[in-house]
Amino acid sequence: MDQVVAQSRRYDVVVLGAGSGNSIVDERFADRRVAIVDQGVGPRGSFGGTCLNVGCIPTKMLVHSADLAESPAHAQALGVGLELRSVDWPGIVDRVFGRIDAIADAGRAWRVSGMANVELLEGRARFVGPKRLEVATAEGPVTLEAEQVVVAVGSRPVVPAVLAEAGPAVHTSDTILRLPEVPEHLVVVGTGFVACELAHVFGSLGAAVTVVGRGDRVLRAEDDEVSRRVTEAFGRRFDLRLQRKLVGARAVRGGVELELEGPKGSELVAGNVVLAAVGRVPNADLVEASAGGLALTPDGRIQVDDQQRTSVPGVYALGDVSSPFMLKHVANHEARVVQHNLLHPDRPVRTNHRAVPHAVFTSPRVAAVGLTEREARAAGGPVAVGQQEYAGVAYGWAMEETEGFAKVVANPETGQILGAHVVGPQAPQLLQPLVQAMAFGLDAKSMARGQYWIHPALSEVVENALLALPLDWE
Ligand SMILES: Cc1cc2nc3c(=O)[nH]c(=O)nc-3n(C[C@H](O)[C@H](O)[C@H](O)COP(=O)(O)OP(=O)(O)OC[C@H]3O[C@@H](n4cnc5c(N)ncnc54)[C@H](O)[C@@H]3O)c2cc1C
Ligand SMILES: NC(=O)c1ccc[n+]([C@@H]2O[C@H](COP(=O)([O-])OP(=O)(O)OC[C@H]3O[C@@H](n4cnc5c(N)ncnc54)[C@H](O)[C@@H]3O)[C@@H](O)[C@H]2O)c1
Repeated sequence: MDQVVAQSRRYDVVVLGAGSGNSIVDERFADRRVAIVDQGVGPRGSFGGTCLNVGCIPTKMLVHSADLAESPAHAQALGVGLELRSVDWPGIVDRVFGRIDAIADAGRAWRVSGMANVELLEGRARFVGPKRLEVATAEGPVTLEAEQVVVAVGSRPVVPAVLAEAGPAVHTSDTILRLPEVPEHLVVVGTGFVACELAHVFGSLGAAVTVVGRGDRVLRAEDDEVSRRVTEAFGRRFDLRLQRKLVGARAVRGGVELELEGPKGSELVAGNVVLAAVGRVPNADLVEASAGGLALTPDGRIQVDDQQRTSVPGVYALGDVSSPFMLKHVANHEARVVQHNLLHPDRPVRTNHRAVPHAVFTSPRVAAVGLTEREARAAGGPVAVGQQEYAGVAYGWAMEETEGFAKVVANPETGQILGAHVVGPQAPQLLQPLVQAMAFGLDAKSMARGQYWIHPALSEVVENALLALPLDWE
């Protein structure tokens, strides 16, 4: 039998992970020998990371179809009779992945042959010492050494132990997006980002959806009022099983049966498909970061400073493997910081994690930045709150919108905006000016009174939430 001899190769820069890490290496690295290492994501082992292949992009393409499918329900109140005639799920999946797979494949092809100084190694990497790695490629193990290493290996979905042995109908976000058909009955375990977005997708496209949560509301990390409104809306759309503990699961004919324990005792719920949406863990363990000497945070992320440096000089980390945010816009920002600091070590830049917004693309939409009202009050300083319902502004009337609102949390003494929360149509777009105000230190009074607000646009919700703050408006 042939003996596999590990080859050792030296590089100037090794980037682990071709999600956000892939964007770092451009023509400015032409004078360095670079390796990019990636093990692929999703059912095809695709190139390009989570966001492109199994995250932000496919889910939002599906959300757009879901929004259209949901629109007849809203149109009725406006005197327009729409009818949902059909949902061509295979056609939707083809549209989504026809575009995405082509982009992933082209990205891989560029990395294979686009730059003479860059090599793509495909397989799982693990540290075997400081700045020393082994990659399990199809051709056998390859050992790498590098002056500089960027760890951008992301995170992976958690499957609760109780679901792990319950058969092939249990999915995560990595696999559910390419189901052959919309399940008749989908059970979603979890009430966070992924759960709320995919309950909306499959619910709008024809599945009966059960959402199982441990707490008494969905999206519990949001502002209390936001979480309450979305919970009420979900209660009208889905079979909501809250305050339930998942204690058992078994494969049954046609799907999975779950055993739940809740306030009224034990109950069974069966679905054709179960989505495990209970969070993601950083891949620091898979890459054996500790063997590389990298210090970890108590929750298992690679520890970085505000220049994205790890505890080992010359090793940087970014994105889900090190960030508490697990958001693509944060990973992108951190990748730009690492890129700059690799290119210009003499004048490093720092990461800016102030005013990091997020949006949950469910129905109703949610977007938020900064502190919740509860967090602001717990911080102990003076707190003022301004809130405006969509139903109270002209475009909200036009839409007959009854559940949406915007809330601004501010310091009443300085007018400084501490947090902002929007639920309802166009929430991410409505929030963005508030993110800008927080990022650039614009106070609530100047923001409200120092500019024109287009009348009668939906943005008047934000203007009025600011004006509702109990500030001295004279
Ligand atoms: C369903 C879903 C929807 C989302 N929607 C949004 C959204 O709307 N907006 C938003 O901001 N964020 C969203 N996110 C989060 C976003 O996708 C992530 O924050 C972002 O993709 C993280 O980027 P990254 O570069 O850190 O990791 P990734 O993009 O995951 O890249 C890591 C890469 O490393 C590779 N890898 C892992 N371990 C190894 C190893 N040991 N050796 C070699 N390679 C390895 C992986 O194959 C992968 O290609 C979503 C996530 C999910 C799951
Ligand atoms: N629009 C976006 O920006 C977007 C969309 C999807 C995902 N993401 C990112 O991906 C991350 C992961 O998303 P996620 O929804 O998987 O995680 P999450 O942290 O948002 O939600 C996890 C949910 O699972 C619940 N949970 C945890 N353990 C459980 C258990 N044993 N049984 C039942 N419920 C349990 C939690 O209470 C919570 O409701 C998010 O934190 C976010 O950063 C972002």
